Amino acid sequence: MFALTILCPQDNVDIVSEALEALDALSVSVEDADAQTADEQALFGEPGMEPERLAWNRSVISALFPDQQKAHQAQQILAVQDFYAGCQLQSLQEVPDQDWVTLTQSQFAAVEITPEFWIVPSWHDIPAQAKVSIELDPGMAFGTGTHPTTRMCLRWLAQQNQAQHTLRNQSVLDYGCGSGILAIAAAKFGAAPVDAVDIDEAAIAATANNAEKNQVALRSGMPDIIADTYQVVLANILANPLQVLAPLLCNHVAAGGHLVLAGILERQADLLKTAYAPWVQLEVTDSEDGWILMTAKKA
Ligand SMILES: C[S@@+](CC[C@H](N)C(=O)[O-])C[C@H]1O[C@@H](n2cnc3c(N)ncnc32)[C@H](O)[C@@H]1O
Repeated sequence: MFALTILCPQDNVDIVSEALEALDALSVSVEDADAQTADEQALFGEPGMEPERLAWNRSVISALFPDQQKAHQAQQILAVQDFYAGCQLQSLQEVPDQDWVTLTQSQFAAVEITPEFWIVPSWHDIPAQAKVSIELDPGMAFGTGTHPTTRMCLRWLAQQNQAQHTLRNQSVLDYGCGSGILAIAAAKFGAAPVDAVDIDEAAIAATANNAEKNQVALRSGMPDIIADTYQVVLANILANPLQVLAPLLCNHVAAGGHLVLAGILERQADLLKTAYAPWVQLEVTDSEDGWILMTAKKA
């Protein structure tokens, strides 16, 4: 196969990508041209809202073609289009044949949360030192244990477990469950009952599937399945929805129970403290890569 790689300004990304597809590209992918540099931009919208911008300042578009001739033709046709203005050819080169399945699998290693607690893809052996592990493969729903926000929530659960198994028989709500990773971890640490809710059907299905694979009991569904109160409420979403959800989440924490929030950047700590102040006093209890974990115990 041959890969055609083009540096493209923000406004042209959609039309150039569509043109590449029309020119028989087998696949087209778009990445931030400034990734891993000081100019890297986060690109996500808060749930229910459009991102402020729908593309990075500069994107790298990579298109795969079955052979050199098709890739070369596509490049020549694109080069004379008016919408190609500002674009720049970066490379046109052969992609060596690979065992793509093995390559993809090798990119997802087992993730250590604590020395005794691991998230392990199905194609990996469980590390010898793991006393608790979750089997989880990358899929459509967020949460494989590789993101700092997920890891901090998992660490919090592991710490609770270490403190004399304080999760045993505690009710837990995972609000915004994604893959169900937090709910499954809580259940593995003995929590019960465990509810996992999301507004995304794919996440609800992934959670049920992952729970079955891990042989834990939990209930997954839309937020309307939520019970009255829980001893632990976890929500790893983003700062804006977490602000909006403050009354709902706090009202579902039992007296003496814990609220655990993630998806918050360091600079957003005060916003969240203020939003939750009528119910609980949030504190920053963990941080990783600019993300923070905020927790509170309800009086
Ligand atoms: C960052 S992922 C977290 C997944 C997982 N809990 C974890 O920690 O890795 C956030 C999840 O929250 C869900 N979500 C976003 N807004 C929500 C809302 N208002 N109510 C319920 N779920 C929501 C999204 O669909 C997504 O699956």
